[in-house]
Amino acid sequence: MTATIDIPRMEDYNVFPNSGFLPEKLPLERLPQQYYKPWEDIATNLPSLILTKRVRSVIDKKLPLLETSQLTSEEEYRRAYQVLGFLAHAYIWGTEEPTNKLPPQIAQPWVEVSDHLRLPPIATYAGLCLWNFKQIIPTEEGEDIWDLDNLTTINTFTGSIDESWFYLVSVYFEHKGALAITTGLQAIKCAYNNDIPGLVAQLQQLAEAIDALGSVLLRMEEMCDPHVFYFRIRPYLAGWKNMADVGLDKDGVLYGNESKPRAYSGGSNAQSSLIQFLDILLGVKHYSTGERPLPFRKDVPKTGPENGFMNEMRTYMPGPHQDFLKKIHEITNIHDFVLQNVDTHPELVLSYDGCLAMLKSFRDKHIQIVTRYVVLQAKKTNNMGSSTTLRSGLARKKKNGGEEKGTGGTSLLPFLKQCRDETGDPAAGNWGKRILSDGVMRLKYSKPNGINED
Ligand code: HEM
Ligand SMILES: N[C@@H](CC(=O)c1ccccc1NC=O)C(=O)O
Repeated sequence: MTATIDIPRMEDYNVFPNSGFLPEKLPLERLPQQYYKPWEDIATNLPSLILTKRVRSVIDKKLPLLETSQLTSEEEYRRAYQVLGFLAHAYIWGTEEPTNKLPPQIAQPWVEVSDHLRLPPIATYAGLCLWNFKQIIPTEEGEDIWDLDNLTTINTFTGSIDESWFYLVSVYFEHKGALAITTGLQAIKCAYNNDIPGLVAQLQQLAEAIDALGSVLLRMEEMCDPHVFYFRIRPYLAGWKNMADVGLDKDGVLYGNESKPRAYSGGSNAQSSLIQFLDILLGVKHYSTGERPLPFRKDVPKTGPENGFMNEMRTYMPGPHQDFLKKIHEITNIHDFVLQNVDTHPELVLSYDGCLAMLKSFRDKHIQIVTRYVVLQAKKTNNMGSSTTLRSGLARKKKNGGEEKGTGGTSLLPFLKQCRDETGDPAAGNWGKRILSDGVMRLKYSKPNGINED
């Protein structure tokens, strides 16, 4: 196959060779205008205001309604979005009883900055992780700003090291992911140029880059304690969709003077563009939970309804990153190219399948983390009587024995396990060209146990 292809310039989509989906420069730590001091002051003091259970009353009584017209750059819009996200989630979840109404001082400017950034007005992965880090000691001109040991977070709800670490692991992950993006783009180019040795080399490098992401994930345990995470941090990350179990109105939250409530999912790493980039690049498809088609089973349909949650989470990514994923979806050719060469180039099959194996192993490690940080902690709530621990939001005992949910609102383990299993499905090692009974050469799928089907 030789076809011309315009590999997108990643910078046009706010994606960078050194930092991937993180911004190219350090995010703004504070809005410079004196006018926005009331937002910044509350954000800075958020942990103390939450601890003393005054956050809601201070916002109600002291926070003026500010215009967004004084914001002058993308960096300032991002900072405003992020600050208001911290304020809003502290306001809703920051006391024992959640409230169903956001005051206009938060709601109005938040909706405006969110519209500008093409993000929903909720604390997303972008506000909590991508734009929420700063240097501990400022580097001199010319020094590397990406020394990860020199980074910390700008804002947290709790002021804890565990919470900072929780977000920073994702910052490290996105930074490491930059190599996977540049390599993935090169791989697409090689496939268009019919350059098989080049493609094999890129896929081998990509498999290593994905493997490195799995190691980053496991660093969560170094500084983020599962109990602190589940009982102290996670309650603030929840959104207001499907949260009736934990005390919110089933229709969500009223934003200021609007007449209809809004329901959004909370912050989740499912909103990271990096893993979705890898899925799209390699041709991994996700289906609704419980509806995964199995290519080797005659009795099961070969396609199924796409996973609505994964698609919806794309709308929780910054606008230019959504556009980038859409573009990659349009141009990616790797899976088809590998299948076309399946019988003649075993090294190609091996390198492509290696990438899938690494991505699957990443999802396996993730399930281990989720088991330790959510599933096992949730079991403890049943044994806890009333205690002084703040138990609002997702750390509450569920009404009517409701099931444990992800901050994105998914039924977490079935969803995550299916995502993991689907990652192996496009593996090329299962495919080969066969002559069928009608004499036509077709691609056939053979499950390792010998069940064949075209
Ligand atoms: C204590 C740490 C973590 C917990 C408890 C956790 C939990 C979850 C849960 C429950 C979901 C399902 C979606 C939802 O309802 O929110 C999810 C999705 C996801 N998480 Fe995590 N997560 C953690 C850390 C991470 C980290 C550090 C990464 C990446 C470095 C990550 C990557 C993902 C991805 C990519 C998804 C989307 C599903 C998929 O593509 O397989 N998670 N996570
Ligand atoms: N979905 C996770 C939360 C999560 O993964 C997350 C939420 C906000 C910001 C970053 C996240 N992941 C980071 O490591 C949960 O259900 O606890």
